[in-house]
Amino acid sequence: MIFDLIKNRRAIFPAQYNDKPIAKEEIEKILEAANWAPTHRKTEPWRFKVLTGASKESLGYFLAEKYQETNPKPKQLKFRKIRDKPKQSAAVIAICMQRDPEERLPEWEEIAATAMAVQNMWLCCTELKIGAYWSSPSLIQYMDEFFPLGEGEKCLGFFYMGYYDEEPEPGMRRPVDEKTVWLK
Ligand SMILES: Cc1cc2nc3c(=O)[nH]c(=O)nc-3n(C[C@H](O)[C@H](O)[C@H](O)COP(=O)(O)O)c2cc1C
Repeated sequence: MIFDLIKNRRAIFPAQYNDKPIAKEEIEKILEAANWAPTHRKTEPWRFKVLTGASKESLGYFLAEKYQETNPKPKQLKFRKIRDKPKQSAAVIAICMQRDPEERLPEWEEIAATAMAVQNMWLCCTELKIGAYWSSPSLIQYMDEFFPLGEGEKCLGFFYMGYYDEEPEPGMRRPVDEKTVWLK
């Protein structure tokens, strides 16, 4: 049931992934689900760059070196963590957003539509028992030095993916009542 899938979706991190590869067909299915996200004015602003194989390692090195270069006091442990995360994943999908060239809607709506596409991917991963999470380090501001980004295209983070062995802890949320006002 969709409600159970929503509730059971968890952020599962690269350190928890095993070595099992994800079939290309599964990644394509996940991207197809992303592509059915709602979209105001049908701009379909989500863009994806799928990194598998050696490109994942290159991403790890690029991010770790950027961290070292831009941080006044870089820590060796953090450097290694940043470097190794893509390698520990079966695939990494860079989440990008393409701004409507005519700016017919505010940017937040295009970011929101992209986030809805990510939720579709994340729920699909839950169903397929693929661990995943959206990572949004400040280093994403440098991604145009790693892969080409079109005019008005922004990288909003990375969707790390991999199979896992250990079941994650159940999620926690404060009650929705605390966040809701009913107007009668
Ligand atoms: C837009 C967005 C960005 C996120 N960025 C990060 C991140 O940079 N680092 C991280 O550890 N988790 C990140 N997360 C995942 C959250 O930490 C995770 O969803 C949260 O802890 C709740 O856990 P759950 O997803 O298992 O319910 C991000 C989630 C979203 C929606």
